[in-house]
Parts: sequence; structure tokens; C-alpha cells
Amino acid sequence: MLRFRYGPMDCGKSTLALQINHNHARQGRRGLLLVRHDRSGAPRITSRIGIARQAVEVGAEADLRQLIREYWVAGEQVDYLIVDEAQFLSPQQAEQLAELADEVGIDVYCFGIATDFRGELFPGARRLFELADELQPVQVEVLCWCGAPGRFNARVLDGEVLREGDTVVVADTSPSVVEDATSLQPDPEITTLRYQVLCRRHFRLGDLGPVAVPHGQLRLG
Ligand SMILES: Nc1ncnc2c1ncn2[C@@H]1O[C@H](COP(=O)(O)OP(=O)(O)O)[C@@H](O)[C@H]1O
Ligand SMILES: Cc1cn([C@H]2C[C@H](O)[C@@H](COP(=O)(O)O)O2)c(=O)[nH]c1=O
Repeated sequence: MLRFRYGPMDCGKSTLALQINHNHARQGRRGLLLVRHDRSGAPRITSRIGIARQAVEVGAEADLRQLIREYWVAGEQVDYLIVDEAQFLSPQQAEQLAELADEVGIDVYCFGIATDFRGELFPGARRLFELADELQPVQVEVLCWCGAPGRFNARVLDGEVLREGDTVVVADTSPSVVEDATSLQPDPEITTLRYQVLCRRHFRLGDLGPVAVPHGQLRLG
């Protein structure tokens, strides 16, 4: 089976990926954790809830069928695959996962966000939507600042919602300093980049809501 569990940033996808891995592994099943561009910058699956596991980084050109063959040649069994940040897979890699599920019976669990900062499907996510046997939104709601369910991942640079730029910019929902911001805006006078989950209305309007400031006060802006 090929499964795709999806949801906005911060909804618990990596946590769920590690929980599923834990439950399979404790029953003696042999699994492989794959990831592309984890926020930690390392080949790991990291959950904000505090758990993390080593994983295999999937390169842009990697053939996942070949990767599994290499494990077999080394005498390693692979019963299941956990793939985090699956939105970053190429459409071909999504097809390779479908082939592994169909032809060699590997259980494949993919986790990722569906849409990018423009609200458009990532190519890898799109292919997974087309191919997966099972599609499941992750159940933990992420709320927009207004309280409505958030589904859109706004890219926020120095307090402004970006509408143009590279599809892939790895960052968190808490601000991080950007050193090379040339791909983000023409004049790289930039200090911080983050993502913020918004409902559709506030995503359309580019409205980030009240801004939290220290000492628990709220500044409207
Ligand atoms: N200290 C905490 N206590 C409880 N839940 C937490 C804590 N820190 C993070 N979380 C949960 O972890 C979620 C993020 O999980 P994560 O697996 O990193 O998300 P994703 O992979 O979807 O971006 C948050 O939405 C929140 O529900
Ligand atoms: C919307 C959007 C996100 N990204 C990056 C930012 C993060 O590194 C990951 C998502 O991580 P999470 O585990 O779901 O929190 O994707 C991106 O590169 N481009 C985008 O448009």
C-alpha cells in the first residue's frame, strides 16, 4: 500500500511518522526512514514534540528502487518505508514508491505538506495525491490566528507575506535569520524568515494578525 498523510506545517506529521515507525519496529518489522530536506539540516526526521530519528537523505536524482535493491544486496530486509517531507520528492520518485508498493509489497507511508507558500501543490505531493491507495489529512488542527482551521503555509519575510520565490526554502514556523536571501527578494536587506499557517481568507489578504511581543502583550499590526 502507498499512503499519503498530509497537512500544513506544525500539524504533527513528523510525530506521526515516528510513531508509526515505532509501532512497526516493535513488532519486529524492518523499516527504512527516508527524508528530503529536514529542517534540522541533517538526514533526520525531527518532530517539534522532541523526538527525532536518523534517516536516509533522498537526493534529487535518487532512484528509490535502486536504494532498496542495495539494502537487499547487503542482506537487509525492508518491510516498510517511512518518507517524511514527501512534498519534496520528484514525481518520478513518487512513482517509484508506488512501484515498490505494487511489485514487492513494501508498505509505504509518506508524510508531507500538500501546498507551497503560494497555495499550489508541490509536484511530489500532486503525484502522491494521484497515486496513493490511501490519502489522509493529519487530524491535529493547526489554527490560524483568528481561530479558524489553518491550511495555508504563508512564507513570511520580515513581517511580509511573500508571493514569489523559490518553491523550496527550508525554514521553521519560528523565525530564523537568513544569510543568503538573494533568491527571496531583489534587495536582500533581510533579517528573518518564517512560515505561518493561515486560514484561506487571511492567506489571501496576507493578514498575519496580532503580533506577539514579549511579556505576554499583543501588538496589533
Ligand atoms: N511541548 C509540546 N507539547 C505538546 N505538543 C507539542 C509540543 N511541542 C510541539 N507540539 C506539537 O507538535 C506539533 C508539531 O509536530 P511536528 O511533528 O513537528 O509537525 P509537522 O511535521 O507536521 O510540521 C505541534 O503542532 C504541536 O501539536
Ligand atoms: C510552504 C513551504 C514550506 N517549505 C518547507 C519549510 C519546511 O522546511 C518544510 C515543511 O516542514 P514541516 O515538517 O511540514 O513543518 O517545507 C518550502 O520549502 N516551501 C514552501 O513553499
